[in-house]
Amino acid sequence: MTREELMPIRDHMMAAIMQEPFVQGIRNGKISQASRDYYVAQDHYYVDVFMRLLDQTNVQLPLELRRKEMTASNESDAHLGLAPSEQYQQIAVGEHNTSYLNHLRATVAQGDPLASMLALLPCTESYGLIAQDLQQQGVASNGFNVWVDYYTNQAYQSVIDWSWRTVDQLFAQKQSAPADYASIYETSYQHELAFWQAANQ
Ligand SMILES: Cc1ncc(CN)c(N)n1
Repeated sequence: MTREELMPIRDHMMAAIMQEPFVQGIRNGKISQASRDYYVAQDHYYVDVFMRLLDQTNVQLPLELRRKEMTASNESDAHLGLAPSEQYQQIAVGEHNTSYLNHLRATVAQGDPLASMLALLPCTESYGLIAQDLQQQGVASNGFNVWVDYYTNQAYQSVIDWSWRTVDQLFAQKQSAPADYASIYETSYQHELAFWQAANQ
């Protein structure tokens, strides 16, 4: 398998994600306070677990492919850009969130670094693509541009580049293909879409 075989999945899922009202709302400034509170509550929890899974994945990689400064990323700045109210701290973790994280946990627990990387990739990659697309469309200076700036930033984009380079190398080293890598990657993308859908409160 190669990266190119996954691109149709990515393109199809990204087209759906870009239509989501919350995503378009980041561009045009039209997202209710309740939706922003709900999204930030879910994402605050999600990012915390995700970063731990990324650390575990990094350790599964051969030494020469590991990333050194893994914990440098902090998405609270992006969250603050969406101006949540204090209410967000009272919001419980949603089922869509638990279900996404369970998919990631179960995949990383298999201990196959390629499967782990492909489960985590839609998370990192889709936000980079969303932010680049919104920037090209032109984001109103509504404060939400801070969110776009965070994910178009070189520091964030470099994690995406590293992820794909690593996946390319792991594919090249693989003799056989025991796991259904395309479906692991696609399932994460479906959870990404569900995450945006759930944010419409
Ligand atoms: C659900 C989700 N997916 C992706 C990202 C970007 N790291 C995020 N913050 N939250």
